[in-house]
Amino acid sequence: MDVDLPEYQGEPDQVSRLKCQSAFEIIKRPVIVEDTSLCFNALGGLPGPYIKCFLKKVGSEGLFKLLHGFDDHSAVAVASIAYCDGNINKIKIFKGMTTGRIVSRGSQGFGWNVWPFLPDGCDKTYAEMSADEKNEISHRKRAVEAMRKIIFLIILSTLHHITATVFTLEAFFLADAINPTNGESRDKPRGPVAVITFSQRAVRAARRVDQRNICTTFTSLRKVQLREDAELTEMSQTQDKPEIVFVTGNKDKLREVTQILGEGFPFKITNQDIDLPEYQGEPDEVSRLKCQSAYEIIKRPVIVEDTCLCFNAMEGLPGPYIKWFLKKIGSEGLFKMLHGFDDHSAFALASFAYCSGNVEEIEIFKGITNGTIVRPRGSQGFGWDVCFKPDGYEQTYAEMSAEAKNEISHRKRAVEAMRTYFLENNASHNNVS
Ligand SMILES: O=c1nc[nH]c2c1ncn2[C@H]1C[C@H](O)[C@@H](COP(=O)(O)OP(=O)(O)OP(=O)(O)O)O1
Ligand SMILES: [Mg+2]
Repeated sequence: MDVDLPEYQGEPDQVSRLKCQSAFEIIKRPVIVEDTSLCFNALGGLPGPYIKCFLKKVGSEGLFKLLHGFDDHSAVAVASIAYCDGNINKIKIFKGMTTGRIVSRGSQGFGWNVWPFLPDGCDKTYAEMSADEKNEISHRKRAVEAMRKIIFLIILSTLHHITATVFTLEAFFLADAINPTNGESRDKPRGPVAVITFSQRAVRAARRVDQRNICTTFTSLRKVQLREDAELTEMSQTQDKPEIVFVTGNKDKLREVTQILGEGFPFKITNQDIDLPEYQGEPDEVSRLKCQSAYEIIKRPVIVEDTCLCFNAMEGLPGPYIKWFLKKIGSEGLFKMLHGFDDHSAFALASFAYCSGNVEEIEIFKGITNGTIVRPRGSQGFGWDVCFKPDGYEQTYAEMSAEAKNEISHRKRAVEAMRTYFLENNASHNNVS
């Protein structure tokens, strides 16, 4: 079934587990989803689940260039199939992996076949193989096999499940029998199907769908823990002002925002540290959805902020996924990722999203600071401050004092845009409490 499911940020298994959960909440029948990752070992497993976006933005040659600065060009293709039979607490994950390495050829091919991925023991890349050759050794084949083994045991449990699951599997197998050159199905699936996937190939194969069940709304989410951060909340408290909750798990962010806002802000900013799910997408979309989730939990006026570090040579990536790159390869790794590219320029983007009560009317405030990615230096700041040198300065963010960074930072600019909005709209928001 072709449903536009939100995709989350996270480890591959987590991404497909959450996708499966959303799928089940919409379909309410046994469902399978699949998420595909291409994991570069030198990048700690990234781009991983974000491979689709990377391929789209930098192309197959760009993926190869990403590894210029690293000796290790090995990679793993991972298909992670998540299956939910009705209990979202017991989602089963079936994983198939194919190891290989990233090479600079194989840009011909179809759709997701253009990965410059040479599987171990093969003399052709995925892109150079026929569909049959690829299906023999592919990560997807392995995941499907893992699922096939287990799932027939599971489907014996109830008749209802047998019908739904068998048809689901049927559609899934047919999805793999698509002709890769023209994208058309070699056979038409029969009967009801419940395959949910972003893949056009699988979707086309699963076209024989009960249209009435197609639903693009999204209900969610995993339960999250609420935790007030008393100390930081105190920092930003002032008397007699209406309150807005800034939802962030990042203390450095909160500190900077509080410092930048200073006294002259018409709202009292309090903080809640909530582990919000983050979605994949363009920066605005990521902060908008984050704000929606936050509002659904807090049910009071909320602000969230999402930070992107965008490399111009990579059409803006890692962008919203910077957190995962930083976590896996550190600032030194970020610097190395640009070795293969001439253009080392980048921009830092802070994107605040504010919801006063209607999730259809979320305001976005953005701030951008242009700069260059350099070898890490400096000891102030946090995150990737050590490798970001703003234009017009010799120092990185991490070599500046907190005050100096706050004068010119992306966050400062976004906060100022937000401040202007609130000052101009203060009268109409006086009822916020
Ligand atoms: O001024 C900054 N200077 C350097 N590094 C920065 C900055 N601002 C955010 N960062 C880092 C934190 C995180 O690794 C990633 C953004 O991810 P992002 O999802 O926005 O932040 P987060 O998850 O830490 O906190 P939150 O709970 O508000 O989502 O870039
Ligand atoms: Mg975050």
